[in-house]
Amino acid sequence: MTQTLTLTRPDDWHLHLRDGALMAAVLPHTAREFARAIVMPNLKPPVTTVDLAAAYRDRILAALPAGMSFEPLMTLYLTDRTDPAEVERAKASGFVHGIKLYPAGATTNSDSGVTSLDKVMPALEKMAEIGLPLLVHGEVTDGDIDVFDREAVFIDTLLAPLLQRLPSLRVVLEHITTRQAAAFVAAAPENVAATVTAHHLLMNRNAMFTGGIRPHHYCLPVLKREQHRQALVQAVTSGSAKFFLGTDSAPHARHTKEASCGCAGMYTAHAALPLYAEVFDRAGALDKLEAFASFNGPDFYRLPRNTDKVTLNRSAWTVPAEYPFGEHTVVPLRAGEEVQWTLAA
Ligand SMILES: NC(=O)N[C@@H](CC(=O)O)C(=O)O
Ligand SMILES: [Zn+2]
Ligand SMILES: [Zn+2]
Repeated sequence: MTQTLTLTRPDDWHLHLRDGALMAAVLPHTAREFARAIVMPNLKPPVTTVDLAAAYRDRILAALPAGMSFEPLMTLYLTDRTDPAEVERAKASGFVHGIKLYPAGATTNSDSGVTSLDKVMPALEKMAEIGLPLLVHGEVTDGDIDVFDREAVFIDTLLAPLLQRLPSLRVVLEHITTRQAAAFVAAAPENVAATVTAHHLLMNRNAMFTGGIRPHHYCLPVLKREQHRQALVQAVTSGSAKFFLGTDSAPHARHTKEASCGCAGMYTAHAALPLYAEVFDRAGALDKLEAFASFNGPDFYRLPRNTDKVTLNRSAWTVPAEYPFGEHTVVPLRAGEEVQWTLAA
């Protein structure tokens, strides 16, 4: 049995850092493991311009504890009004690495999201032309569509037609949760890739209802059936370069999740790489973890791979019940339970 695993330092290609004191509370967890992260723009108000992204980037760097290094890779939030000129400014900035499509109403802070793809065609055409990736929360929002089907329906009715219209558009389908998404990405040309979270690889939808309702296991896209979890594990351990690590670590204060209408999002940054190691270990594919965590993402984003290393030891530790989160606390995945791998200091 492998006891120690040394790999090239990974990056997180889908992360929610929030802002202000909340960001300061969670940022060290990410910076300890990852060299870089694609930082999601769904703040209130959203990060819709290069100027807002520059200011947010400065706040992240200012919140970084002394002695830690971390590079935030910024994104813009696509709206019905995004100007193609702003897309050009984003590409020219050198620090904006993608533009995020949230269908309006699909998830946390998506009220200003896109109401119809037709409205954003000028921006998407510009992105295809200059090679700036589109990052996609791939769920339809139609209340008539079953919540467990929203990703598969998005692919059939919106993503596939979009790629037919703009075949050169570089697309990352974020936090995929279904066998349909895994199959679509695997079969697509090389300009289409996907991030996969640790929690969608570790849990199926039963985890939301174990002995009662489990709000800390609620995220979007919602956890799916076991057959989908297995398809995701198969995809990330297949050796395909189209799948890469994106935690979607999405912290919410405890009281906003333990509520009559609880927020969507799981906090996993405290143990991200160890949680992924559990998945690859159980699949007998620890040798595939490094490409997924450290190579496929930078290759897709056309950024250099990291050169320093991290080490994981097979050594269990118990996750705290909660972590400080500004004036509140956040309940991490596995709170009070064990994680089987430890990141060496
Ligand atoms: N994943 C989630 O359940 N929530 C994310 C938003 C998102 O990634 O859809 C959040 O910002 O809280
Ligand atoms: Zn999302
Ligand atoms: Zn997210």
